[in-house]
Amino acid sequence: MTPLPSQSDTPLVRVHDLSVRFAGTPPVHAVNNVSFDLAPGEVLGILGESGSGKSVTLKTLLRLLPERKTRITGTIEVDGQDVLSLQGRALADHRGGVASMIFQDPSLALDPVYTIGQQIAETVIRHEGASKTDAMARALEMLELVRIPSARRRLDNYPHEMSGGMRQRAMIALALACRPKLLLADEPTTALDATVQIQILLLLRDLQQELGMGVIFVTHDIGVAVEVSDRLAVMYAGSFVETGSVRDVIRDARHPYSKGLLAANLVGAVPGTRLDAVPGAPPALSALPEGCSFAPRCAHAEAACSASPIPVWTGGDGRWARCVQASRAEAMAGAGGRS
Ligand SMILES: Nc1ncnc2c1ncn2[C@@H]1O[C@H](COP(=O)(O)OP(=O)(O)OP(=O)(O)O)[C@@H](O)[C@H]1O
Repeated sequence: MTPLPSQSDTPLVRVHDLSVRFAGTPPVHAVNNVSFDLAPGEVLGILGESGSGKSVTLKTLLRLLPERKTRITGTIEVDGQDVLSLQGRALADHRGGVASMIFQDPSLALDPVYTIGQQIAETVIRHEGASKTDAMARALEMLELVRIPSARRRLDNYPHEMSGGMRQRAMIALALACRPKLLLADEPTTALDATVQIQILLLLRDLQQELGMGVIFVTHDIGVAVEVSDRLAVMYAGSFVETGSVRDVIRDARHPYSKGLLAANLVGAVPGTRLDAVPGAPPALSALPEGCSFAPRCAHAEAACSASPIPVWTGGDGRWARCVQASRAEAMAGAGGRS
């Protein structure tokens, strides 16, 4: 498959032709030929409906999927390391040291039987070999960084002794404790009240700038995606169908799926705006159609949309859309311009 335009010569993350299949009868094609780069300090928002493969993409970057039933092909490089070949100590260093992840549900990251201070300190000891005193000092520093009030007292709290928003901050403190270069955020604000959601988004944006991290933020909330991202990738049925700067995608979407989503959802988009109102439903990931997976739902579909490969329209600055119609429209505009 032709590599798609990249944003940076020295990316922090380079994913090429990534596919993830789960064994089963029939197998589930959760991620299909996904390629993208992420520059250091850049925020990529992956926007897509429920079940489009966003979480699986993130988990693959951290190698969190069950190995026995998962087949991964393609390549993933993070900070120059070939992630799919990491083993043992190198894999442990990757998870939590180079890259770490925050979730919608903080109980996936926080252990109920240890205090917040113990959990952060333990991570720092494990990754950096720090002394207990230094690790506890780092834990306090992290709780202050994520603006938890009375941070020193909170070190001794168990997760259940904190409010939902506070637990989310504690999970972020834990994820950032070893200063990762890459933060993977899996809908970290979706379950929160609107006010707390905005506070956590603002916190994440500040921390990203302060620490200069690359962030991949997956969401099905357009308002959130626009708020936090530099670049957007629209994901549909396990594939990226369009990417570009937030501004370009919002102003001038080229894929009919992105157009439909944005037309239906963008007016006054604020966090809390869900993806809906594109008629029809996505295909089962165990029975993807040949060619463009969106074709059965697309008002502009034609015979060429059911054949592979689907042509890719490319603009400047890492901008592209995989669509027969978008490619043809550009070719015709080019021919018209030359005549
Ligand atoms: N461990 C697994 N084994 C089998 N199938 C899985 C596994 N994890 C995810 N899937 C399937 O992969 C597909 C993509 O799931 P994924 O969680 O990535 O979607 P998503 O876009 O993150 O959706 P949501 O926003 O609802 O979390 C789904 O069909 C899901 O059922």
